[in-house]
Formats: sequence, structure tokens, C-alpha cells
Amino acid sequence: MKTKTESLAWENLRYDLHPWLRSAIESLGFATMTPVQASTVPLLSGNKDVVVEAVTGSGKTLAFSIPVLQKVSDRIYGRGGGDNDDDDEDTVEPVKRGHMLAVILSPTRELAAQIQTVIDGVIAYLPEYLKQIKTQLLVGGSSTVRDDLDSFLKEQPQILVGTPGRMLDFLKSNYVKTQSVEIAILDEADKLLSMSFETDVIDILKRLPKQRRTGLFSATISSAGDTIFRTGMNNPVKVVVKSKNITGEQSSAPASLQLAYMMVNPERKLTTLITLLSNYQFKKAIVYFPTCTSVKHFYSMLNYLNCDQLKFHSLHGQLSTKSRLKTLSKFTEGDTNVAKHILMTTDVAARGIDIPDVDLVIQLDPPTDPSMFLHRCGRTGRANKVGRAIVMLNNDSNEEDYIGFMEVKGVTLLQMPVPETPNHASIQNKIRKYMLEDRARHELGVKSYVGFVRYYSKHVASSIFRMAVLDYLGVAKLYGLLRLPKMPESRYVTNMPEDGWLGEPINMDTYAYADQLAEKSRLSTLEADKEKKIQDAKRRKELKVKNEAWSSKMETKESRQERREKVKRKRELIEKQLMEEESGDEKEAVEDWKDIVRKNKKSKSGNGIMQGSFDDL
Ligand SMILES: Nc1ncnc2c1ncn2[C@@H]1O[C@H](COP(=O)(O)OP(=O)(O)OP(=O)(O)O)[C@@H](O)[C@H]1O
Repeated sequence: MKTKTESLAWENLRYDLHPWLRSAIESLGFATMTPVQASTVPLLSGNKDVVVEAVTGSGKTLAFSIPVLQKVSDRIYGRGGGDNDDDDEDTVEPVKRGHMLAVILSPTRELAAQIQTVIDGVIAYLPEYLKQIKTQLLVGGSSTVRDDLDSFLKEQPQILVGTPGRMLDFLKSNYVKTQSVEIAILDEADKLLSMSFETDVIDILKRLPKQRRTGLFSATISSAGDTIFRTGMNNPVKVVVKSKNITGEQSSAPASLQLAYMMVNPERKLTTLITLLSNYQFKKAIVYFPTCTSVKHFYSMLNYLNCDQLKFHSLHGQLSTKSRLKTLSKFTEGDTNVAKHILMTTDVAARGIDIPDVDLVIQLDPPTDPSMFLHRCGRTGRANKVGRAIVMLNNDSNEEDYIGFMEVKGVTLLQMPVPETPNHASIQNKIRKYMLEDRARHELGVKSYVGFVRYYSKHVASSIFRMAVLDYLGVAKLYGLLRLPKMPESRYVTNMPEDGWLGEPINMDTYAYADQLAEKSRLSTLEADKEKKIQDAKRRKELKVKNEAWSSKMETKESRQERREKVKRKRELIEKQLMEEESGDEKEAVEDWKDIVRKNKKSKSGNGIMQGSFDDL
């Protein structure tokens, strides 16, 4: 019987790859196939559409890149591979200018760039005597569509890799012809078919020939739902690759990945993070934060705290494509002999990113979308290398229920103790000092805090992450706030400190920006505001006097009105009495009435009420 490693030897692949491609893979040093490659490459290189769900780090990129390169080679070298006499001349057809053969889509720019690098890495082994295979990256932010077109028409790449928005803009050009596309790949397909990308992706697929091959890949494809059926696939084959956990059960996470959680007091999360990063043995870590603003805020704060031997890098969606890619390569190339490297990021770097040496992932909070949990954790424990992922959950809340919730999804997490943080108070003091040195820092902190509260409200598992139970004060302290901002959720704060101060109150008028220009502008606005306040107070005072006169007028008017009402009521009463007496002698009654009027007219001065009443008749 063959051992597992033997059966995964490349020579056992049930498909004849082009000789150059076979030797390129060998040269890359991949001794065996991964299970997802063994099952997917023959299907997609042949004539099958595929939907592939395989755990993170299982080699899905090569599982689609090999069939893409195989199809391109078939077309430009012929089935025989161009280096022997078996070439089927009929299949060799020059790719016309403006045409391409393969389209690969990915949800993020970083991932698209990484896929291009993987394919270029294989192409690098292409013998010189064969026609070149080229790739082109199509992502927004670093070039214009015009630049992309120029380079496309000049270089004539057969493989396009890009993000949906730019790819669609590019394909819409009259210079670009899609009739020759033989294969389309959707990497992180569930994300590409989610609301944010679906329209563009379906539009792109509709522009491609119907008889093309299509491959959908992700570690969490099940969450894509019914949109899968709109991708124009033809009888797709589903490939599922799970792993076995320590107890031998099927798991949605790779076996080499240790998953853990800890219940932490929110106020202590940053100190706990610093302690973990300082005490743990690791080379590179990725720490996930909830929002772009929180990455900026904590990045600046952690650099101020000057943690020994820790080198922080910040990556988020508000940065330009250029600086995002630059940060990623700095982190990737960071020398681990000099320092431990930590990438502080958001979900923008949760999917697909493959960085060697990442052996620790920490999540300050779980992601709002549970399927992102596996993607975040899966940045480590890749390709059978050991990795550890830790998620912090808030103490004194329902968040521990998240563990059972993930268990149902095939993800088992083990509890780990929270490390001692004896330096918590001193770190808090330093953070207060950091905040007081620059008003802008506090503003960023408040923005991050508010962003976090919004983020928390977006959790899909809202019965676990409950707004009414969140420890708002603890979170505000984690963000280093001096004072709690007023927001609708403040109604949930049961122990609201006086005026929202989280420590000693400070004078907000003298709380300055470190930036001189900003401070100058603040002071002049403050001065103008003060002047405006004085003027407003003056105006209010004048208005009050005016209003008082008016209101006393209103007073007399009102009492007159009241009196009229009273008289009216009395008159109605008398009339009613008269009406009752009327029954026997109408005439007499009328005379009586006139009598009363006369009598009362005579005694005008005698009874004020009666006088008033008859005046109004
Ligand atoms: N046959 C192989 N043998 C050994 N290593 C491999 C093999 N194929 C790919 N790898 C390596 O495995 C790592 C993970 O591969 P890849 O990035 O394709 O994973 P993935 O399944 O796409 O993960 P994710 O779901 O996170 O995107 C890469 O560093 C890659 O070089």
C-alpha cells in the first residue's frame, strides 16, 4: 500500500502537465502535491468547472495557478508543450492583440499582487526557447485604466490578475477583447460573491465566453450562498478538503494551527497584548484590530510606549495601494534576528495573505463576520507549519458563547489563561501622558472608540455581542480616553462617571494640539467662540427683557380671555335656567330676561362679574 506522501507525489497527478510546468514545480521545491492540488488540478486542467473549499494554507493558489498555466500553454504551445514533435499544430493559435486567455479575480489588492507573484514565480522557470507567458496586475490606486491599457497593448499578457472594480473598468474598454478567455478564477469566491463585489463580478463573468472553465476557491465557500449559481458554471464538481483535529474529528481549520481564546477585562486588553508579544517566542505576528482608525491609534500608541524588541507595522484600507504593498513587503522581509515583527491590521489582510514565518495571530476582538475568523487565524499554521492563533473575548459579557457558536462551525478553541499584567497601572499612566501631550491623539482615540462601538453593533452573532452588555467604560479605558464621548449608546452605561471623566478632569480649553498650526487655529476658533458666546448671552438677555414685556402683555390678555370664558359660562348658565322656566310662559321669560339685563345695567358698579358679562353682549 502506498503511503500518503507517496500517493501525493507529483508523478501520481492524474493529468499530464506540460513538461516545462512539471519541471518548474519541481524546481520550486514542492516535493509533493497538497491534497487540494491533487484533486483540483486534473479537474480544472481538464474540462471541469470546480467549487473548491479547502482549509487555509492548503495550497489553493497553486491548485488554480497550475491549471491556468496549463491552459495558456495548451493554447500557445499546443498540447505537446512546444518542445517536442507531438505538438498538435491545430491547437496552437497566436493570441491576437487586445485578447487574453485567463482572468483571475481577488477581493484585495494585496492578494491580487500575491497571486501574480506566485504565477510569475512559476513562469520564471519557463525555458527561453518558449514564447513568453506574461501576467498583468489590474488593481486600483497605483495606476490609471489608461496606463493599464497602454501596458496591456504593449506587453500583451495572457493572464490578467486583479480586483473586480478595476478589472471591470478595464474590460469595458473597446481595445480589450474577451472572446479568447479560456479560464476564469475567483479566489476568495465567497467574498467576491458577497454584496460588496457581486454586481461587478457577475458583470465581468458575463463578458467572458460561455464555454470557458470557471473555478471558485475559498476556505469558506459555503458562506457564498446561492450567488454561486449565477457564475455561469457548467456542472461544477465540488472539492472539499478538511483536516482532522487532535481528537480525530473533521475540522475547518488546518491541523497545524492551534486555536485558543482568553477571557480578558477590556480595559486590560492592550496590556495583555503587550505582555503576550513581549513574553512569547515568535518571529512574526499579525494582530487584528476592528477598524482602520483603531490601527492608526494603537500603532501610534504602541510606538510611543517603545516596547523592547518589538517592531510594529501598520496596514489598513485607508492607506494608498503603494504604501500598503510597501508595508507588506517590509513586514515580509523584516529581519527576525533583529526584532519580533508585528503587523497591526484589519480584515483587509485577513484573507489569502501568505507570509512565511508568521507563527502567531492575535485578535483583539472577534470579527463581525464569523467566516472571517478562520481567514484571520489562517495567516499562520500554513502548509503544515505550526502556528498559534489567540482571540481575546470580553470578560463579564456573553462573549464566551462565541466558543460554542464556532464549535458548531467546526472550529474548536481551547481556553488559555490570561497572563499576569503587573505593569498595567504604569502603562495606563504612560498612555494618559501620551494622550495629554497632544489633543489630536485624544481625538483619534475618541474616533476609534466610536468606530469600535459601531463595529460591535455589526456583529452577525448579535445575541452574543450585545450592545446592552458591553463594558463601555472598560473599552473607553482601553482606547486611552480621558472622557467618555456622548453617544446614543451611553444610555447603556450604568455607572457613568461625573461628566463622563474617566480620570482626573482636565481643562479642555487648555488641552492643546502638538501641531503648532492646528493649535493656533484652535486658539483662534476658541477666541471667536468665546466672543460669540458673550454676544449670544447679551442677545439672550435683551431678548429676555423683550419677552418679559411681551409675556406680561400676554398675561393681561390671557386673564381677559379667562374672564370672558367665565362670563360666557355664567351667561350660558343663566340662559339655560331661563330656557327651563320658558316652558310655561315664553313672553314673561323674555321680559324677565330683559329685566335682568336692565337691572344689571343699572347696578353696573355693584357686581363686577355681571358687568363684565353684559358688556360682552
Ligand atoms: N505542494 C506544496 N508543497 C508545499 N508547500 C506548498 C505546496 N503548495 C503550496 N505550498 C505553500 O503553502 C503555502 C500556502 O499556500 P496558499 O497561499 O496557496 O494557501 P491557500 O490555500 O490559498 O490559503 P488561504 O485560504 O489562506 O488563501 C504557501 O506558502 C505555498 O508556497
